[in-house]
Amino acid sequence: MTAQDHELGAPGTAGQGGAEEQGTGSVPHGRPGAADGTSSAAPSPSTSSPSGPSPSADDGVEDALALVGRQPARPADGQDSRAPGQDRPSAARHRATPWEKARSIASRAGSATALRTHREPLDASLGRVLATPLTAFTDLPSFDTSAMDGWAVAGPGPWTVAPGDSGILAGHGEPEPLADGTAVRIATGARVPPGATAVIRSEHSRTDGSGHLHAQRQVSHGQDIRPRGQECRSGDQLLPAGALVTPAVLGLAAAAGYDELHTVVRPRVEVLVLGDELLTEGLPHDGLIRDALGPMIGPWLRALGADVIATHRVGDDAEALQRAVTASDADLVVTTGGTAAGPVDHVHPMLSKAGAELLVDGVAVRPGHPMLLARLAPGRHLVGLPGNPLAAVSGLLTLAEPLLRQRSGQATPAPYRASLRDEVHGHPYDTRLVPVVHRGDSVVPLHYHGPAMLRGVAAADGLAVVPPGGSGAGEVLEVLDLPWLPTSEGCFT
Ligand SMILES: Nc1nc2c(c(=O)[nH]1)N[C@H]1C(S)=C(S)[C@@H](COP(=O)(O)OP(=O)(O)OC[C@H]3O[C@@H](n4cnc5c(N)ncnc54)[C@H](O)[C@@H]3O)O[C@H]1N2
Ligand code: MOO
Repeated sequence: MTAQDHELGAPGTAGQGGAEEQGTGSVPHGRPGAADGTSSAAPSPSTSSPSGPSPSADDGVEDALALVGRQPARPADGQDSRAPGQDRPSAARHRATPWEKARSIASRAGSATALRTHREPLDASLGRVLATPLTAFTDLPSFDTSAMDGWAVAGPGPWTVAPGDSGILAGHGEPEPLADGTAVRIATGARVPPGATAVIRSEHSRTDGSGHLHAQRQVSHGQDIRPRGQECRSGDQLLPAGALVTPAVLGLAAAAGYDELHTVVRPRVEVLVLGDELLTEGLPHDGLIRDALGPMIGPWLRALGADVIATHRVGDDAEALQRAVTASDADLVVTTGGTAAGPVDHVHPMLSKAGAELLVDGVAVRPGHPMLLARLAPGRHLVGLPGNPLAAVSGLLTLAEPLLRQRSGQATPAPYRASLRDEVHGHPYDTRLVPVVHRGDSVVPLHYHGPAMLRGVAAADGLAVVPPGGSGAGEVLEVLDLPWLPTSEGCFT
């Protein structure tokens, strides 16, 4: 946490669940014991501490999820509420790119490169993005089809049934024409014979002893016949380029005559996990902690449409980092940790040595403000995620997601908005990303949203975008959905 951060205290928010952990200066200036970003204050009566469930939780689920209690929001008059003597934001703060702008810079960086495309068999295309529109190769249905098991009839009844007729089954060539006043048995999916005017369901009909079929309900013209081209005509656009290939799209493509799909090649991404303090197994001990990002970032990037070629652990070794970045031929390198200005924070010096162009160097968002985006070479980028785990998630959603969306050809959905059930306090100047769950028509903010915590986001449906100053109950906010839709082959959204 920087000196500037402490100068940005938001009076009235200290001591609330998770607030101290924001690194936002939500700790008042000079508060003893809070300078390292850890909590030193007792929870306020209406909230809980980040390490315990909310006392106001109203059911077991909410208890487990530890929903955020009400918190003081922005100053009532909307004015700067810093105490006299507290400094204005520093020059460093002004360098931080506003959150929206950071996302659009990342999006532009991703769209600067032409998409690579390929054709693959249907079963290999799940989770890819269509490079060209899906256009029907055939009418659907491709022939007039019976929608029910029963009788094809021609003209008004009763109808004569040809004796010994075995009927028309699905999967056969064009049947004989049906003469007016006659009926023939027909199966669901079978071709309707020329001349047929309706299909009567077997349960709505009876045959008499003299070989005649009678309808037990009124028969309307064309009933239970799916006419050729009802769903689409050959050449119709079924889906636009940019659509995600879901299982339903595979089914539609197959029905429309496709054996393979023209899709965008996934951007290749390499993950470099920095930090000597990280263990890959067992329990934390002697100041060492488990690597939470190695297991999380690769799958998350895959869910965003990336082909993650490797996750390497490079420790806090500046040379190893330099070698790894220089040797990588990935479209995107994602580093974790080492973005700040500590003695072993090697990302900035490495980028400078590599002659990279910093497109975003710090974002006005909490958590995650030290995140960065750099251009290593034309069409090759690096996203530097902060080491604090929720700050890294914030970097994924702010920088990696828009860049990968463009690089993988995905259409940009309209922002999704939802009403906040409870008030959320804000950072005075920066956007906050707060884990939320859906409850009815609202989203409910979760506790355990400190930068070093994953407990909130692991239970969340999305992250609410809380503007500087905070949001009151009932306010409608943008919510960044989490891209979870696991299949046995991994996420495909
Ligand atoms: N002088 C300053 N210090 C810090 C600033 C600042 O602006 N100036 N920002 C603070 C904020 S906010 C964040 S976030 C962190 C970002 O730090 P780094 O990106 O350099 O990350 P590290 O220092 O390597 O690690 C930070 C924290 O996260 C833990 N960590 C790192 N990697 C992992 C991992 N794979 N799994 C679990 N935990 C991880 C690490 O042990 C540290 O506790 O900097 C602040 N400081
Ligand atoms: O708080 Mo930092 O904002 O942990 O990224």
